[in-house]
Amino acid sequence: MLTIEKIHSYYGQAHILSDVSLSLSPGEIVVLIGRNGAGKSTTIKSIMGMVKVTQGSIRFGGDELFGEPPYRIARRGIGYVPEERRVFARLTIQENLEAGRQPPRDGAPRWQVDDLFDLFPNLAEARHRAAGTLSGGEQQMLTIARTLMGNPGCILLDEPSEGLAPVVVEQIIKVIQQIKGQSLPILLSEQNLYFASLVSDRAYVIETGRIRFSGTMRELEENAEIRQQYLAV
Ligand SMILES: Nc1ncnc2c1ncn2[C@@H]1O[C@H](COP(=O)(O)OP(=O)(O)OP(=O)(O)O)[C@@H](O)[C@H]1O
Repeated sequence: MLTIEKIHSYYGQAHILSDVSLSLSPGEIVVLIGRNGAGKSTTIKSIMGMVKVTQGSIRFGGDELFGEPPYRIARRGIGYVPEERRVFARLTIQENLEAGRQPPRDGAPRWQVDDLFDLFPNLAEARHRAAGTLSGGEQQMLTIARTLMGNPGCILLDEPSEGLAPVVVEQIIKVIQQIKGQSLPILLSEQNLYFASLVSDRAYVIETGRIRFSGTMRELEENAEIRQQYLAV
């Protein structure tokens, strides 16, 4: 349903991604895994039209996204949760969720505020608080919940576990598993193999802007050479 073929991406003159291809099928959780600076965020931003892509193809549900502006890509049903967890700090949690609302989409799960409060009970308790007063982990949850309010057909999650305490990471794992239960596909970017292995079906390993491995999560876990070469710190 989301297919990227041989894209090349740049920041100014700097050639960051070369020949990156990957795909995401309905109901799948796929991880793009690699070290700091490997090109994970650039791949996700390329899909969202936020980075200059000079060649290749990015298709979603049969439509070509290459060259489209970010707002059009978002409206086509790709939900993007950036690394920086942007919330509207002065709005309450409930208002943040309302701000993410988009019409329902054929073939995509439909979310209401109450569904999201069921999925994120700690946000429900704090629904009338200003989002700026939440912890980093709660802001990450709110960003995911607000993205779901857009009734996306797939989600791009950029390093959701980064900088969060293990207990919060566990909550995020549970949420990802529940989203998976709704058959909503997720492309996850991650450095942490342990976190990735708990939620993902398949993996792509990226290093200096090139895909170095693709396979099932089990194949990656069994391939010590790839792990050693591209993932060990
Ligand atoms: N705005 C930018 N301008 C120029 N170069 C950039 C910019 N953003 C990232 N880069 C470079 O692009 C390369 C890939 O960065 P990217 O952010 O995609 O890495 P990443 O795999 O997501 O890692 P991280 O965990 O650090 O976010 C790095 O060499 C980085 O220095």
